[in-house]
Amino acid sequence: MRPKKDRTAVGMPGGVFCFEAEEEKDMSIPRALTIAGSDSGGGAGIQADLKTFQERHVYGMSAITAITAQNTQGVTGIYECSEEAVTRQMEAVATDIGIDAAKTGMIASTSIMEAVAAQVKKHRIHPLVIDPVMVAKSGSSLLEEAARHALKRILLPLSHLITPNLPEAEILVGESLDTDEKRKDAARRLTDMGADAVIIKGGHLQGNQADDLLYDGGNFHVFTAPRLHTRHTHGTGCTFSAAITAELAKGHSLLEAVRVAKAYITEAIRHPLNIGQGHGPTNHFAYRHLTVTESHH
Ligand SMILES: Nc1ncnc2c1ncn2[C@@H]1O[C@H](COP(=O)(O)OP(=O)(O)OP(=O)(O)O)[C@@H](O)[C@H]1O
Ligand SMILES: Cc1ncc(COP(=O)(O)O)c(N)n1
Repeated sequence: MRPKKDRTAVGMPGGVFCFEAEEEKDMSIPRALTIAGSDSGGGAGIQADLKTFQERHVYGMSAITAITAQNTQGVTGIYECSEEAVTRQMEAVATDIGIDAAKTGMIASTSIMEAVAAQVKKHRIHPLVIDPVMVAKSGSSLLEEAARHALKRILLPLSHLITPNLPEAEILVGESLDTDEKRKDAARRLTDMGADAVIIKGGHLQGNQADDLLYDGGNFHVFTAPRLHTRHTHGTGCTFSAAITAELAKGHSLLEAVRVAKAYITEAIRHPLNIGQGHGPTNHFAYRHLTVTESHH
């Protein structure tokens, strides 16, 4: 691990990274790893994470835990990777390239969780963002029922931040979270279970707001956005947690990372690409117009 400092590297016009030869030793690009499932449709999972890392100017790497056959209409196949395959992927990137921050997404079984946890500990991978993916928007289960407890026991205590959506938070604490007070209490309990911080996402809230509640172990912070009326929300959670991970890889604080990620996901939802016939992906390019003045030739 490198010492943590702000390593937002130099972004050239057009978002291109370019270092002078003599700068190379000090000014390397932040590196982030996603440990998640592949979404053939490109909207969620590994693909959403890598697109987000790229857009946030972070070098993206992957350890694939499962291959899904999936599009905007649903999941038609899930093919789990072996524990050995997951271990080797993590080992390969940790021992050579190095990891400034990592996130997990779909990890379908207890045995793969154990393999991931062993590598996280062995290579002291930190900060680790856990997106406790359980069910796809289309309704397919992405986590074995029996593995829900394992997620709490094995992964949660390793997390710098855990990012459940509302239904996932309800499953993790075992009760319905229909008031602000209950959500606050749930966030406290999840830190008691071992997470450093918790953000309960508001995509599934009723009403006109999509507000996310962050508990950093000491204080609560609410990140607000208007609810956008679109069916193209496939991969919102993956994209949001990947954006947080990218900012953490740069050495930014948790609050700053979540602030940027909230703006990033809101723009990605606001400007849909209208791809596919079902719940389309978010627009990973959309945030550029707020951040980059570039000329296209
Ligand atoms: N319709 C919406 N309008 C604005 N923001 C939204 C909307 N839906 C989700 N979000 C935001 O997107 C982020 C991801 O939250 P969400 O609750 O959708 O996660 P998720 O259910 O895990 O996503 P997924 O399972 O699709 O990956 C949060 O910041 C949330 O507030
Ligand atoms: C491989 C993979 N990982 C995560 C999700 C969750 O995303 P969503 O809830 O938007 O379907 C998914 N559908 N597929």
